[in-house]
Amino acid sequence: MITSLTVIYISPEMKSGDICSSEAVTGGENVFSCEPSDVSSADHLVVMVNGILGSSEDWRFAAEQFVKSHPDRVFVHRSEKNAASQTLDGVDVMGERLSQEVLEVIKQKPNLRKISFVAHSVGGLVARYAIGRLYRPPREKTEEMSAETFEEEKATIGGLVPMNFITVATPHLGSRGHKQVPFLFGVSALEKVAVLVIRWIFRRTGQHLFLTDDDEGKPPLLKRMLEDSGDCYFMSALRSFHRRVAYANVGYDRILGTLLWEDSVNEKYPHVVYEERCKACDLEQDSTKDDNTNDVEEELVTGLSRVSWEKVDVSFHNSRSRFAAHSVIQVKNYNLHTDGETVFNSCPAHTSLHLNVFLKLARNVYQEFKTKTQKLSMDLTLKSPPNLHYLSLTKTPNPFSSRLFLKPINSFKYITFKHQIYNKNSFISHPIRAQGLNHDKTPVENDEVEDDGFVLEDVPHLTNFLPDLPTYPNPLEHSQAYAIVKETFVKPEDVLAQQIVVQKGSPRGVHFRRAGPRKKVYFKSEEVKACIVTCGGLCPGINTVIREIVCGLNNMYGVNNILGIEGGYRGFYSKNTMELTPKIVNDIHKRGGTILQTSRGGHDTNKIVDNIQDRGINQVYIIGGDGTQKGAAAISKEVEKRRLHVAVAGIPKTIDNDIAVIDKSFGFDTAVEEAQRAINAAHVEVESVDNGVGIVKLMGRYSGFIAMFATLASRDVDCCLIPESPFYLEGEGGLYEYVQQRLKENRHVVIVLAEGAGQEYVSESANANVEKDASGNKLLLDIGLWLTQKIKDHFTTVKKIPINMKYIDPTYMIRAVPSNASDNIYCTLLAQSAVHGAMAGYSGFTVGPVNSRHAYIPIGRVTETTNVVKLTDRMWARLLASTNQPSFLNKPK
Ligand SMILES: Nc1ncnc2c1ncn2[C@@H]1O[C@H](COP(=O)(O)OP(=O)(O)OP(=O)(O)O)[C@@H](O)[C@H]1O
Ligand SMILES: O=P(O)(O)OC[C@H]1O[C@](O)(CO)[C@@H](O)[C@@H]1O
Ligand SMILES: [Mg+2]
Repeated sequence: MITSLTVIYISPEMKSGDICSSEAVTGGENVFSCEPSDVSSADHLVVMVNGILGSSEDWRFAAEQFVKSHPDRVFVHRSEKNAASQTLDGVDVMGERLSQEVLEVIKQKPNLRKISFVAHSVGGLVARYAIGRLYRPPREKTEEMSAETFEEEKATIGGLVPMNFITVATPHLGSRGHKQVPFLFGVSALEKVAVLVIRWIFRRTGQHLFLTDDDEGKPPLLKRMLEDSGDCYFMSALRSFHRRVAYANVGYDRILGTLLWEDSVNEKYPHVVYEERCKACDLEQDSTKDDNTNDVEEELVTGLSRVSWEKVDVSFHNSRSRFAAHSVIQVKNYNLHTDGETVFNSCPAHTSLHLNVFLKLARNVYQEFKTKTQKLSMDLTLKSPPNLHYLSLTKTPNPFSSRLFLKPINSFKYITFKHQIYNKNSFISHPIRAQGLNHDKTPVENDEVEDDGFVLEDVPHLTNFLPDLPTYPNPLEHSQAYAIVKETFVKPEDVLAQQIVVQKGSPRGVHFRRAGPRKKVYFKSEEVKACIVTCGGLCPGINTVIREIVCGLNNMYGVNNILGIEGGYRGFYSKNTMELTPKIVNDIHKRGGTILQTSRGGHDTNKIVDNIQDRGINQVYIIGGDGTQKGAAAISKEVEKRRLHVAVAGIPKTIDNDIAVIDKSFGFDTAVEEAQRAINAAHVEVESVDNGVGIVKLMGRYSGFIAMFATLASRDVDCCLIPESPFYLEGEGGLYEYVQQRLKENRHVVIVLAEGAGQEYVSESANANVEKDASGNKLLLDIGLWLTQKIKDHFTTVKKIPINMKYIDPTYMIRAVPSNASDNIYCTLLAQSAVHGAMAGYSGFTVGPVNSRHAYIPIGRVTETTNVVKLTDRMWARLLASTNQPSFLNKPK
């Protein structure tokens, strides 16, 4: 409801550059620069949301600082719809109010183009709910849209471009059983009682935080907010932001305790370091947790990890204000930061810390996508004595999962929190660099390390949940094969950079563990019972991978007990297994397909893991595409939940080359090579007749890599059409015009078509329902037949030019061939790397080449996005330059 009108009043006494506030239409408060031109030029709306029992006043100081630092760009709205006791009405109710409030602001400010949120505490959950309501998916592509317009079609939040979503001390994992109840100060006994009276204390919000809500039998809201549901696009909305940043206190947060994912140093989350232990919080046993706490948290962590986050840990551990950390992190109290000297006169560093915290916040708000990799540490170096506080910055796409791989704090005797800050000139710590490489307890000399933006995206290890697992010397120590190798074992600190094209001074960026044999293994060879399963569509080389896993396990590690699971995932529980020995697999690499057979659908995590347990399997090798890898992640999670001594290794397989992070998938080269035969046949056919038009359809559901590379390799192709680059037929720059021109010039034309291209045209003309396969993948309509008919009709009926059409669909033939020589080598490396990884105790990883070297990659990383041809990259430009085909960017109106 509109309560008053926005008044932008600039009084004559005000100096240019001053900060103004006004009551907004919504009752909230707007903060903006009083520079006349700025009022209209500010196109970035920053919505600030307070936490439980708070009000818009809490953000006043920070709001003014934001506007001061970027007067011409930002318009801050401090939400006032959920203040004081209203914050107990429930996350959903508050979220609805906030979404309405934001829409009102947007309506009143037509200049706004971008939107960011900065939310404190429970306000972060409210903001997550609100964006779910405000999310507008990109429009469906229509024929009228030019390729350019379509490119620009992006999801919005209330019509604005989502920029930064920043939460400060937000209990994303809820508050259940973690001594986080305000006013109870982490005292277990009080908490126990509090749980019983939670409805009374925090009303609906308390139920949401403690996950005790049960609206009409629905799962708790925090769980529901991990998915899009109905018209609430919770996850899509979160994903749509360019950046998500989570600020957290590493200790002394009496409201949040230590349950923020990145900073818990307790029995449950022993992996995360760089926290001062909060004595009152961590040291006593927690008896308030119920048995389900782990499961629910796992679900929340997993769900939230599906989008990338950056995190900033803030510590006030030596500060007198530490007991107010939950508010201090928000820079809530104006006095603390302006005349803080009077409050903390013994400790002048506080002021600078507070300022740095929110300046960092401010930077996050303004930082735009393109510059987001800039060095994070620079703006946080404090000039004050280094023993008071620190900020630890981790720029990781997945802070939730980072806790899975970091070692328990007691493994890092050499690198303690204090050691780190006392030996540095800045307050910046390097959690991932410092700890991640210490997997085998080797100290990392990092005293001299600058914060250079290094991030290790590590893979989980069995010792994360089985800390006492014994190790054994790697049998490769005595292997004849490795006898003269200079370094038999991969050094624990060896990592591979994801980006190798960098600029001087750019952050070092994301790294993955280098694959290869480790000095110690976590399985006795004679106790290994391995199994191999193949899922999804076929691809050249699957048999080679099977062969090399079997031979690798046997020859390198002396493993004799290997089972083949037949018929994909469902084979675990519905089929017999087959024994796999080097002898049985000896020749299989010469055959296409998979000797184990494959299937789609039928993934049932529990049944599969039950079966793994029943059969006593302790190494699972899973070969398959993106769907299969998601299944592998679910299996490895379940294995962890049951604390089984079972390593789960994924080997990525896809003919489409659509798996993210890795250089390319196995079988791809073979497919491109095999496609040459079809293209060549088409070319021979069409150049032997008059006005020959050859169309070759290749695979590629969403990614046109095979078509692109086959075209580049062939040189006989005049035009390549892929799903990523929408094309059009009629008019200037269209396909008909180009075909006619090529016929005129050359008397023949060859078109290569990826099966996923132009699907919208076919479905429109066929008016067909979308069908799905057993795995839920959309079944494609035949664009090849459709295009053949369209071109035929156009030239014979409209243009009256007789043409000779030759349509070739070699799709399954290409997929079914055995792998070529280079793919065979590639498959061998993949298989051996997977074997080394599993023997070394890694689990829940995918193996694959990153910049030509094999790496262990967290499964989530390869499934969170799909590898597609980026039209803005050089390769597509090279293709256009090679074929000279139209770019289809300027579709006529
Ligand atoms: N999200 C998921 N969670 C668990 N299992 C999944 C998931 N998606 C797919 N699967 C399972 O993985 C297997 C293979 O999936 P899918 O048919 O999508 O092929 P794929 O592995 O993606 O390979 P490709 O697309 O290259 O043919 C199926 O058994 C399917 O049930
Ligand atoms: O084997 P199916 O179920 O016909 O699936 C074919 C699909 O599988 C793939 O080969 C791999 O996903 C796609 O290129 C193709 O669309
Ligand atoms: Mg797939």
